[in-house]
Amino acid sequence: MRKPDGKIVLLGDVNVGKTSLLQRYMERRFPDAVSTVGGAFYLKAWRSLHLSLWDTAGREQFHGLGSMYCRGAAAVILTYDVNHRQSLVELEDRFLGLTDTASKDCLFAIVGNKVDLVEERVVASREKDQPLPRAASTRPGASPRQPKQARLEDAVALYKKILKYKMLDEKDAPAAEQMCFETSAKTGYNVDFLFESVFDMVVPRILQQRAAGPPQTVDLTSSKPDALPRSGCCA
Ligand SMILES: Nc1nc2c(ncn2[C@@H]2O[C@H](COP(=O)(O)OP(=O)(O)OP(=O)(O)O)[C@@H](O)[C@H]2O)c(=O)[nH]1
Ligand SMILES: [Mg+2]
Repeated sequence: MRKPDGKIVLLGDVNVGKTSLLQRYMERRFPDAVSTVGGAFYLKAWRSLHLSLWDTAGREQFHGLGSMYCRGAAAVILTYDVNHRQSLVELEDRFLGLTDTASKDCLFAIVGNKVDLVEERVVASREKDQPLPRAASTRPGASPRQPKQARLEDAVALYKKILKYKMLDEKDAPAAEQMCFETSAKTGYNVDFLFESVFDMVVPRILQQRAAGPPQTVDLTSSKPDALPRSGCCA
């Protein structure tokens, strides 16, 4: 198996839909996902590269593994549930610190999932993968819709905080509006757009890093002998 050229990691609280988003994108289906244990990954060929897409567990007991999965990540997709405000708060309180091990020019995307459950959705008119069913809330057995608890503006504010936390200048990073998404793994709404926007932003960065070569290291063997400190006893 070819070694992946870059890693993209999904992080977020339990039940927000990380596994469902990956399954929707990679397998084009929405099975009833089981809560993730540890982590798992998919491989995705994009342009000339192979990217690994890591699913992580939101459950508290696996929290410690998060920073290990993030090590060297080229992008992190921070996921919350638009119907649970606390899941957005948790991204800042509990998950952001796990990304300290990511690559130094790691990209951050923030994703509010489960918009299909929101009453009177107000979503920026982005590409739609599938239209929402019109009267889902009235169908027998359908989940009742509810007012949105976490708005896109809240995600944008978090994105700006992340740039500060990472000590990045807003003008050197992609704009918040480009990096904050709302999705539904259930209907497929915006799911391709989310992943493929992230891939398109990450690939040039990986290629740039490659072109710059490996990190500079000091080669002690090439130092001139007279530059080395002299020792009285062996001169
Ligand atoms: N209505 C709706 N339900 C969703 C959506 N995405 C996921 N779900 C449901 O939410 C539940 C949790 O989804 P998962 O994908 O397992 O969530 P997770 O973030 O991977 O959870 P952990 O693995 O425990 O961290 C499942 O019952 C899914 O079917 C969505 O977009 N809309
Ligand atoms: Mg999961």
